[in-house]
Amino acid sequence: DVVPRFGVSYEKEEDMENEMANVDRWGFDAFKIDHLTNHKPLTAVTFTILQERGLLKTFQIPQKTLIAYVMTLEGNYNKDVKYHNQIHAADVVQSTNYLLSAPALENVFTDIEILAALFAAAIHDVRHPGLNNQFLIASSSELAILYNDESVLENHSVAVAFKLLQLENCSLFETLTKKQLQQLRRLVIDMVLATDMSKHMSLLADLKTMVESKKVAGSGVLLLDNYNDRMMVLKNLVHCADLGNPTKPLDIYRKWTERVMEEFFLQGDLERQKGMEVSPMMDRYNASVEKSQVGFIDFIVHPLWETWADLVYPDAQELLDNLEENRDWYSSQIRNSPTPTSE
Ligand SMILES: COc1ccc(-c2ccn(CCC(=O)N3C[C@@H](C)O[C@H](C)C3)n2)cc1OC1CCCC1
Ligand SMILES: [Mg+2]
Ligand SMILES: [Zn+2]
Repeated sequence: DVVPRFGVSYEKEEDMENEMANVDRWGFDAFKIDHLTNHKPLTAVTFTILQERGLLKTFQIPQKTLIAYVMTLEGNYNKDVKYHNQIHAADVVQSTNYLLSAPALENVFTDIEILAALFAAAIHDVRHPGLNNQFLIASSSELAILYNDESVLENHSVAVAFKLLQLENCSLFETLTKKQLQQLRRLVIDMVLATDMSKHMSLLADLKTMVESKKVAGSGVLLLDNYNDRMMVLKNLVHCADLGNPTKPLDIYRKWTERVMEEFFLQGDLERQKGMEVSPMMDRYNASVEKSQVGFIDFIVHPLWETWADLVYPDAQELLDNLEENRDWYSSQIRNSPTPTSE
């Protein structure tokens, strides 16, 4: 039985081909693919990229097993959650793939490391409830109890994703050797747990240390000669992809901002209802969306992406330029509310 070209069925053949032609570009629009595939962007993107990289052949993974697994994984993202849904997952897979393709990283990572990074991106927020770790901990949720308040959502996503592998016809890694699977599992756990914002500062510090002592081959390709350095770069790579929204074309970035604020405001509404303290940036009656994005870029996104751009110089220059332009645009949108008078 022949599988469809992008792994999923779709009506508008031409539109789908036009959009998927951008799958290797930073301006790729995951929202359009979500629409064209009737909410299956993660399957379309993951199938196309693994196919394109020849990873199905390398690891003898049957196409229908991959499709069955990713369709099931996609079905475990919550379509009603505005930000942490299947479109975000598809966006992070596509962004991870783009970052892995940087010339400075050519032939740096092995096939198992590349497969692990793309798989980690695909699964990293599965079963996200649209509430953050702080809320789950503060409300003594089942998940916080289960994971002892430690990277609760990230632990949950990894566990769910590996559980799905045990389902009938979803054994994606059945053709891998025991050793390959052990290595892949270690890499995936480490990369997904590293998408927890609480790990951001130490991750960035490690990246900065590496950039200072960066070893480059004559060809300009990065020299990563030990496991810890490779692991640290992969963790930062997926973390950058997860924090990639502000480096995208402005129209795409603005759609992500709308969605993250909708998700945050719903959490704020719930906190208010439950008599909890409403988290910062989650109070819809007291929000400065533009100011929050400028702060997010200045304190988190730009420091990270500036360091990443150093590591793979000059491969990420366009992304850094987008980021600086987008920061200026949001800054120009800050409503200069009249400064409150003294009385
Ligand atoms: C387009 O806007 C954003 C896009 C991405 C993020 C962001 C921050 C950390 N991550 C990495 C994952 C993570 O840890 N979390 C936990 C929590 C911070 O909510 C995030 C959503 C996910 N992702 C934040 C964004 O905006 C926030 C709302 C106003 C300023 C900041
Ligand atoms: Mg997450
Ligand atoms: Zn994410």
